Amino acid sequence: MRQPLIAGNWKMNGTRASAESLIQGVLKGSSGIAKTDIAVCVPFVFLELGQRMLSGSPVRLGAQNVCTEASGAYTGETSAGMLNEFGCRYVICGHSERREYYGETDAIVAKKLTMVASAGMTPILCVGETLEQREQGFMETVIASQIDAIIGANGIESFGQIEIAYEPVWAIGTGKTATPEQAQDVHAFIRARIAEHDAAIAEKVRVLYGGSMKPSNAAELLAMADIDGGLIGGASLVAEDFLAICQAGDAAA
Ligand SMILES: O=C[C@H](O)COP(=O)(O)O
Repeated sequence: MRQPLIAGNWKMNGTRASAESLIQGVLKGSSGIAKTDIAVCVPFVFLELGQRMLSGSPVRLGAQNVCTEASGAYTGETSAGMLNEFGCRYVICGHSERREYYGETDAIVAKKLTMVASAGMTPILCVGETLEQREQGFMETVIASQIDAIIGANGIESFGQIEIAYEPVWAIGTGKTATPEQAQDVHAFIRARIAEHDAAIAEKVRVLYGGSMKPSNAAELLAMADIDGGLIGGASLVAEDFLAICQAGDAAA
């Protein structure tokens, strides 16, 4: 049994004041969560706040992106070493919004995973298909190629140090959620793909679901055998909703 992980991805939302009150709210409710790992992946500018407020608590801090390089003349970028220094435990890599709006390829994502892992943090590798790809019957091809690219570049052992998030692009921020069965099928497919290389790693790796997960659908998604948690966008911006999803994680654990 894999311990669930519920990670909030705040994306580019919030003000200093709202970030502070959201962290406070999550902290307050987190004492009631016993069997689920909890993380909040905040915008870079709120990392210092997160580090200070979350220190000594069970809620872990995460970032949403990282540079492919360790240091140097890369204007506007943030290195894995910097994120580590600010207390990050997790870094989201290859989110579909980064792939779509900032041209992140599998090769770039593979480099980011390496940087994060070598700095001692845990990458959350996002994979997922668009609606068009699903409707044309390419869902498995797309997911397999995203997973295979990382195995090819970083080796199967790298999956021993990462979390995976399956995020169907058509379900992100749309209110349209994959059914528990649709999500379970893809999660099982991802695990099987990894198992072709290493059964022990496949058994251990956590595969989170992301895409309009909310209090009303979290329990049924998290009840599925291969769904080990969630990467939560919109619902992570409201402490009560995020905590309700964490409670569903506890119930499923
Ligand atoms: O990283 C989180 C996902 O993109 C899901 O976002 P959402 O929960 O707003 O659909």
